Amino acid sequence: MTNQSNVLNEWKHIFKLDPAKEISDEDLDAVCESGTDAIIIGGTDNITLDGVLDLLHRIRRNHQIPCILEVSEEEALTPGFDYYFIPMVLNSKEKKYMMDVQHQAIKEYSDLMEFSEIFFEGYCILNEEAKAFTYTNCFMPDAADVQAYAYMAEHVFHLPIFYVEYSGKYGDPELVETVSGILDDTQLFYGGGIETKEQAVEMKQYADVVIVGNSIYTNIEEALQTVEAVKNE
Ligand SMILES: CC(C)=CCC/C(C)=C/CC/C(C)=C/CC/C(C)=C/CC/C(C)=C/CC/C(C)=C/CC/C(C)=C/COP(=O)(O)OP(=O)(O)O
Ligand SMILES: O=P(O)(O)OC[C@@H](O)CO
Ligand SMILES: [Mg+2]
Repeated sequence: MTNQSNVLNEWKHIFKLDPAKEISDEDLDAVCESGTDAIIIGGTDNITLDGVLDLLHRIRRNHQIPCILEVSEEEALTPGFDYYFIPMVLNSKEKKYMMDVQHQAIKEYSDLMEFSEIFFEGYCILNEEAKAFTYTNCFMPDAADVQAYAYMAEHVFHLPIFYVEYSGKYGDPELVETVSGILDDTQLFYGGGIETKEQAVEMKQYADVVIVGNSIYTNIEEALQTVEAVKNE
C-alpha cells in the first residue's frame, strides 16, 4: 500500500462543489465546517478557470479543509489544490475519454505533476441522463460489465479509485455491494442522488467514500446531515 492511497483510506464523506453553480458564503462555510473529509471542485460543463479559482479562494480564505480539483477541462487546471483527481471513463465508447486526453495532458504537464498529489479515478457512469454520460459517449453497462470494470480498475490498471457514478440519480445499492466485494486495495467511491442521511448510510455500508453534490444546491440542511450520519456509521 502506498502513502498515496493511505490518504484516501482515511476519508468517508466528500462534498463535490460545482464551479458553474452559485453558492452563498453562508452555505459554503457550512459545507466546509460540516466535518466532511474533503471538498472536490468539479463538474462536466461550463467549467472555467475563473469559476474554479473563485471557489478555491473562497474556501482557502477561511477554512483548512483539503481541496481537490477533479479535472474535466484542461483550461481549468491550476496550481494551489491539495490533490488532483483525474477521471478515466471506463465505460466510454471512445478511447479518448478513457486514455487519450489524459495521455496528452501528461505529455504537456509531466514536469508539474507531483505523483503523491494526483489520483486517477476509474469512472463507471451509470445514469444515462447525466451530462457526463452523454459528454463522454458512454454505453450503459449491465451488472456483469460493472463488475469486470471494477476488476480491471484494481487488477489491470491498479487505480487508487473506482468511482460508481450515478450523478443526479440515486443508484442501486445491491450493485454497489457487489462491486465492494471485488475491490480490496482500490477505494470504492459512490456518488449520485444522495439527498438524505438514510441514503448516505445505505451506500456507505458498501462504498469506502460517498460523494454528495447536487443536494448542496437543492437542500443544504439535508445535505449537511449526511456527514454525521456517515461518520457515525
Ligand atoms: C497546470 C498544473 C497546475 C498542473 C498540475 C499537475 C496536474 C494535476 C496535471 C494533471 C494532468 C492530467 C492528466 C490532466 C487531465 C486533463 C483532462 C482534460 C482530463 C479529462 C477527464 C475527462 C475524461 C473528463 C470528462 C468529464 C468527466 C468524466 C468529469 C468527471 C466529473 C463528473 C462526472 C461530474 C459530474 O458531472 P454531471 O453531474 O453529469 O454534470 P454537472 O455536475 O456539470 O451537472
Ligand atoms: O450530484 P450528485 O447527484 O450528488 O452526485 C455526486 C457526484 O457523484 C457527481 O459527480
Ligand atoms: Mg453535478
